[in-house]
Amino acid sequence: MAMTQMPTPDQPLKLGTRGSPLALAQAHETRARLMAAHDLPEAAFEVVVIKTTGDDRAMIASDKPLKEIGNKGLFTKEIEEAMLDGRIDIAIHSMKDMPTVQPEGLVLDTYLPREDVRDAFVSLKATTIHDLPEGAVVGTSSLRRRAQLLSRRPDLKLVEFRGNVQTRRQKLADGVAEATFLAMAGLNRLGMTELAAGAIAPEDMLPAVAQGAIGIERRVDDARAAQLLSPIHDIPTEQRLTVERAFLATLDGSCETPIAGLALIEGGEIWMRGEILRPDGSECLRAEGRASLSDAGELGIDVARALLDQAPKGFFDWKRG
Ligand SMILES: NCc1[nH]cc(CCC(=O)O)c1CC(=O)O
Repeated sequence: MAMTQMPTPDQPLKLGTRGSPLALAQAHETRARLMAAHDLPEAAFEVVVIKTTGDDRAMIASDKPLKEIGNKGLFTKEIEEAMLDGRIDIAIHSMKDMPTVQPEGLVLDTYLPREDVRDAFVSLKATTIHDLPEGAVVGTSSLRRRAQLLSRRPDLKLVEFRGNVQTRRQKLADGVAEATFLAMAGLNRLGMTELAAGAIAPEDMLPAVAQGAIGIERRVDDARAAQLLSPIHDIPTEQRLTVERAFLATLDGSCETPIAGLALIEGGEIWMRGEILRPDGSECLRAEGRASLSDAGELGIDVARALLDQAPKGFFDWKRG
């Protein structure tokens, strides 16, 4: 195999990212891992911020649900175009936000070790969802969290809540809502763990597929990027995401579908639980399964099919066709 052309300050490897504080933290973590793995200086890696249509529209219409602004691709399209044009070499993503299929010419197969998968309960007044007073207002823009919360506390009122962690904290301080949810992974990566009143056990709130995992995308034919990324790739994270993303792809999940799924490696086996809900939380279907690590993809498909088999007629009628 040809020797890798190592990046230098003159010819750095360009890491593309969105400009939010969390996206930047994830890009800086990736750069630090690449520097350590290859014993290279910081200047060998350049972090390039790419503005996306999603960021612009979300900024203008910050009170609109994201699903009305556009689909997930809105936050990745410009980044993927920049990679195909050669303006950047690799792109750093939250795997939770990534579609299960990538554009022609790109691959998304490098994963950093997964962070905490749990959701955080964030409130200035309560310590768990059960402490919230009757009829309390909770802010979230996630259909999954909304449906899961309503399935346990149908009395609560939900309001749209978006923006970065700082904005959401301010909204709580202003009394717009009494509580909200954030991913523990995001809080940990921002050094803001103490903002969480508590982490919610997956049995109480099953996380989103791929929550807490960072993925790195590259051009299919970029041998330099492939070789540089290989030592920072985490195989257990890949095995877990293979199951969870096969599950998601089988359910054809869009951002309009309350879906949750989590895989864990136990001994030499992989276990997965999946959940789908009606948006109002009135019904929640669960399925789980276990398989050998070599059958990871099939396990995700099996758990998804078990959910589809259970779903009563009309369960998906709220889904836009
Ligand atoms: N959809 C936004 C998003 N995408 C990834 C994370 C957090 C980090 C992660 O789950 O990896 C968040 C924010 C949140 O859910 O609090």
